[in-house]
Amino acid sequence: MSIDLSSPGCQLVLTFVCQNRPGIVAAASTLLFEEGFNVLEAHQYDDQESGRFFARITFNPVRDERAASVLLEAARAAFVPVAARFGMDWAMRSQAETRRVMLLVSRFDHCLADLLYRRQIGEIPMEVSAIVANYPRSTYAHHDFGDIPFHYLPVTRETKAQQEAAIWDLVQSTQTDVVVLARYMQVLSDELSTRLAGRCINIHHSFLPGFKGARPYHQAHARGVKLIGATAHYVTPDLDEGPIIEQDVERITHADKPEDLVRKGRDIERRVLARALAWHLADRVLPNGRKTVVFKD
Ligand SMILES: Nc1nc2c(c(=O)[nH]1)N[C@@H](CN(C=O)c1ccc(C(=O)N[C@@H](CCC(=O)O)C(=O)O)cc1)CN2
Repeated sequence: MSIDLSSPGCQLVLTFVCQNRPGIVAAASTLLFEEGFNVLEAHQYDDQESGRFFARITFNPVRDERAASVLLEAARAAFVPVAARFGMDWAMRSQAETRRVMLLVSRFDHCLADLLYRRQIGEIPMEVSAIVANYPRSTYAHHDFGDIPFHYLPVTRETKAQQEAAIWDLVQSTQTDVVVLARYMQVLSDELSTRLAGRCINIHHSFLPGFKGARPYHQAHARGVKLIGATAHYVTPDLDEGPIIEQDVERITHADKPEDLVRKGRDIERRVLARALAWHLADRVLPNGRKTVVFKD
């Protein structure tokens, strides 16, 4: 039985970060060549400021009858010596392996609806492990979530610890890889945001670092800005301070009322969050201290 080597199952992605020095790319690409792999796409970045080197390489076997899982294990084993030689922080996985994503939402559902649609049409390859909301199911009555479990977890200042414990239990019990705050309007505690470090993405409805907090459009209107935007970032204990993954903006005028900013902002939020999540799931985002390196498609 011949395996279609160009099928996603045979396409592997390698990402690594290490201290920069000569020979890193040569060593990695030579190893892949010697192991019978063909490089499909390669990105690299040498951060002069930190002295760190970042890379993402996708590759598949030139000709190989082994099953995808065997292939992956063999490639990983072969890469260990190179990773050790350069002190790499690295990861290698099959591009066919879809990740499990939990979507958290509050009153506004435009980002939730957008991500579910992009999943449905296959634009963002992911499994949705659950939808979690601090508003009841009736708030989203116009949505068909299909077989995706919905969890209504109301929260007050007094019940925050128990509610967050329930969220964490769900993340574990559903084997969730990534948590998306799709306009979830509760500040996660230091404990929960630390537990989700590097795998929790928030969409903030302003062009950070401007207008932090819960009501950025009203702040923007009051300030009289001529551009509004949205920012997707990893969640950290410091509110709206996490490493930025993607941003976008749109022009507005003096004639735009706050409700016009909210309306125009919805479109920006949708596209920025979708791009950020798609890049994270494709291993195109590498953390770089308080910042990120993003190898866009
Ligand atoms: N630990 C973090 N948690 C969250 C972050 C973050 O960056 N780190 N981002 C927010 C999203 N957000 C802005 O993008 C935001 C959400 C909520 C608030 C806020 O002040 N909420 C109030 C309650 C508001 C309400 O009930 O409507 C609060 O939590 O007391 C500010 C910014 C998501 N979480």
